[in-house]
Amino acid sequence: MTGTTTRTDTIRLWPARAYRDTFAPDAPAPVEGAELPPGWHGLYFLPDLGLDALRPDGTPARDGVVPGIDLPRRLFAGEEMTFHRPIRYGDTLDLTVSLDRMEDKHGRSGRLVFVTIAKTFGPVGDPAVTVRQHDVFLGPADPARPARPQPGPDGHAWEQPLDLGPIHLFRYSALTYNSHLIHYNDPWAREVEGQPGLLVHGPLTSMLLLDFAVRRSGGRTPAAYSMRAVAPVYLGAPVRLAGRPEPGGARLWVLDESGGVLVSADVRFSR
Ligand SMILES: C/C(=C\C(=O)SCCNC(=O)CCNC(=O)[C@H](O)C(C)(C)COP(=O)(O)OP(=O)(O)OC[C@H]1O[C@@H](n2cnc3c(N)ncnc32)[C@H](O)[C@@H]1OP(=O)(O)O)C(=O)O
Repeated sequence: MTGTTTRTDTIRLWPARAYRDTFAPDAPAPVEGAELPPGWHGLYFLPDLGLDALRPDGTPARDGVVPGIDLPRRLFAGEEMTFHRPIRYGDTLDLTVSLDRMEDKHGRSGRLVFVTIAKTFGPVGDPAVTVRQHDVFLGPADPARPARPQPGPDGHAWEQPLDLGPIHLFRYSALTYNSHLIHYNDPWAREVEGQPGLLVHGPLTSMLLLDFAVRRSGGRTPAAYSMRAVAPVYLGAPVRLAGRPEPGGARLWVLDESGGVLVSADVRFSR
């Protein structure tokens, strides 16, 4: 069954504190009333599904929004965020979630069903943040046809290695109550999903890229952000965050060892 779900949560200090301790030690320490850093809303409104509502891969089978899709694999494909006003620690907000669209495509990996999920954080008429999240459902894995990185950008000004280990992935799965096996069960990732190793969570890469852009641009405030997961970021692979300023914003990438694009993103600043 699909429809709209609404939940309420309070922006408590602990999830942001735990995320900062693990991934963003340079971010300001969370204090009541201060602004939640842009993009960190994903640490709240955690799913509350029982085991009987999960697919064999640990992703939701029934969340009241996305219909059951008869394809065995699911990946995060990207997202677009619009920041309307700050969220502050201590705020109590609603999250409204609905299915925006579904699209059947065909790619190198075979049949792809893209779903776009619309999320509104805050009152629907006066939201703080709106998000369009894209997930993709795929058929059985064909390890002979892996997703390909895109050609690298023609230059970047900022660069930083992205060194993530299994503890980072464990902590992000725990912080977001994400039970998807591709992030922590190596035999599942290899033998069932045909991947060469564990996958870094797309929403984590997205948060890290947005934090990177804000930091490198001297603390500017994002108005809009979009990212696309082009090819997986694998645990232990030598990858780097990269970016360059553009008028009013910045372009961002996660690059592999050869400079190919695994993730691309754009941010537009309001101030
Ligand atoms: C959280 C969470 C799960 C995760 O975090 S999973 C880890 C993060 N996500 C990924 O690693 C996904 C990385 N991307 C891929 O592996 C590939 O892009 C994908 C989705 C397998 C598609 O690759 P293909 O090679 O099969 O696709 P093509 O390049 O041939 O393109 C076919 C058409 O699809 C469109 N398309 C491809 N990728 C995307 C994308 N990321 N977003 C939107 N659209 C995409 C492409 O434009 C083509 O469309 P046309 O209209 O031109 O046909 C958790 O579970 O909770």
